[in-house]
Amino acid sequence: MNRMAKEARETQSLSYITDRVKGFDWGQVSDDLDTQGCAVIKKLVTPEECDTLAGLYPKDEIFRSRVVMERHGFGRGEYKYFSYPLPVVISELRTSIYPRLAPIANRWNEAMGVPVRYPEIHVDFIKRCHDAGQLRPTPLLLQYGPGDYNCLHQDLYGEHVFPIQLTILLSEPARNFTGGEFVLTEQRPRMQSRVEVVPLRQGDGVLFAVHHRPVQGTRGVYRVNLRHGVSRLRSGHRHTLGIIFHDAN
Ligand SMILES: O=C(O)CCC(=O)C(=O)O
Ligand SMILES: [Fe+2]
Repeated sequence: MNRMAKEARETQSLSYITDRVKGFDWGQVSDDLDTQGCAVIKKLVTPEECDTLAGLYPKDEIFRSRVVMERHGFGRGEYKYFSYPLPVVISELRTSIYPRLAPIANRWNEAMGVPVRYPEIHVDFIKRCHDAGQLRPTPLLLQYGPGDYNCLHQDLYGEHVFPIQLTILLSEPARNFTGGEFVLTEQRPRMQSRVEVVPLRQGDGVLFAVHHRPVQGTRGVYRVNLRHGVSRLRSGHRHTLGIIFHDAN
């Protein structure tokens, strides 16, 4: 493909992603995040885009680092953090979804009595991260094989944290892998933890709270502490794309 045809195609996929993002029911997403701490967006990414994204995994030149989870006690399996510039589909998802989430994040902080507020657009939030020395991109591609899993964790990479993140399943359950469920836990103050297993198909995205969210109790609002992870793969291979909205120091 010549350069102009390639640019035309990239611009096309760019506006295509933004248009697709516009078409989702963001009111429902907001309600689900408020009531459950997570929300599924069905078919956020097409099967072709999923295959292309998963196929990037061996291309070391587009990543800044590789993490073998077992070496750090994070689980089993591996992931790679993308370098800037991010692949267009990923940067487009990151910048077009952020403005939908910023009002929710601001509402949550207000309810929890946290003074931080988030700007309307992603470039302004990224500037805040970069000014504070959080310069490294956080979108990542994860790869799991049989027996692999991801321990419960929180993706915090510095002082500045955007409180909602996105994970997209790039493989098809039952066809490409079995087991490997996406799980969330919610630790409530002085109560036992609640667990949520999120059923996803290829191309579905799950939005969820990074570390805290407010819950309306009978005696006011309380703050719950969330973690996410992946249960053990019973067979096959599973790829996911993680989109975190803050950068890392
Ligand atoms: O593979 C998964 O489903 C979880 C990925 C993850 O931890 C993330 O996107 O931050
Ligand atoms: Fe994570």
